[in-house]
Amino acid sequence: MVVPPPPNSAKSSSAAAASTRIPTIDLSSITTNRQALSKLIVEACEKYGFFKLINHGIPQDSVSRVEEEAISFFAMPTAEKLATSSQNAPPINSTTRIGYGIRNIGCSGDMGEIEYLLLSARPSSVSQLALSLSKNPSNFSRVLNGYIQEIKDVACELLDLMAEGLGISDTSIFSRMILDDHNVSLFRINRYRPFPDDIINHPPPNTIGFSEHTDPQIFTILRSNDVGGFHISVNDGSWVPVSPDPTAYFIIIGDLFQVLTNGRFVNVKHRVATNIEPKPRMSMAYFAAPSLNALISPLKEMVTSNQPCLYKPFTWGEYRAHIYSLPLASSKLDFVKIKPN
Ligand SMILES: O=C(O)CCC(=O)C(=O)O
Ligand SMILES: [Fe+2]
Repeated sequence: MVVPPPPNSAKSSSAAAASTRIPTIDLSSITTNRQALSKLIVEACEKYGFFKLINHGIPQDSVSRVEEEAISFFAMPTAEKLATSSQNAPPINSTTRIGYGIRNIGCSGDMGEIEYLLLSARPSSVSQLALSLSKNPSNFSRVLNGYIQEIKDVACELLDLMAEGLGISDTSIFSRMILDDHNVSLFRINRYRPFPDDIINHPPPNTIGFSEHTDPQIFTILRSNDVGGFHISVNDGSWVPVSPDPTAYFIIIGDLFQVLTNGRFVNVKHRVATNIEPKPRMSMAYFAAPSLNALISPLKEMVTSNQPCLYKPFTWGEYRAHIYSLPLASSKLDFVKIKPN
């Protein structure tokens, strides 16, 4: 069954009402109603750049095993965690490295009440890093690589459905990007630290875990434990809290998808506030990305006389190098927008 979003009621300030506006896609109807499902997914990506995915087929056991590895990693003393991120870890740019990080969430001084483990989604890279991260590296890499493969399979299924729903003749055009041997997809585990006991009852309002941003990749598949704090920005500019659901995934459209679809899919702004619960929020995000030399431009089917081409062509490598020098909240796509004469 597919649960369509209720009509977009005028600006509602009620968190509960706002939360119900988030479209829910039930992947179990893929065999019985593929076409209708693909249309609903496209509608959600056009309207919100975001949807909740249920009945995705990823076993809860796989998720729990990753969570256990993450919990034991984060339980280590900070000095030990910092020591795992040697200067030899592969840099993504001048300030972000694969491995453990704390508070620093950008290259322009963005800070948050967060610690994280950033991994390349490549199995050989996970296995290599496991040697410094875990006392049982073979178990760590088996658990992480197994889970990342399951997420990647769902990602490919969704990308094909999106291409179908958009009416693109080459329906594997998006999934091939992330299946490319040189794709630079990432997997990140975020832990938002709870407040110390003495201030837990009076936390500073809207303390930021992860400040507002769009994800630069194609899309992100996010899952969290049962602790809230995640918000998305909707078209009218208001922030909508997303109720946590550890059994579901949340799909976040990124900058590249907005370009590939010539603006039909929207790159949704999101953020995490950590001002509510004593338990830490823990989330896991798979960032689906192509290879660095992939040429990104609006697909020809997406460019029409009514919707002229909005973006110049660029490679993912060029875009990634550019945006990592910008503050997290900046409008990164301005860099590639075609300016009207
Ligand atoms: O931790 C979350 O819930 C969201 C994190 C996020 O937006 C990110 O890692 O890009
Ligand atoms: Fe994000």
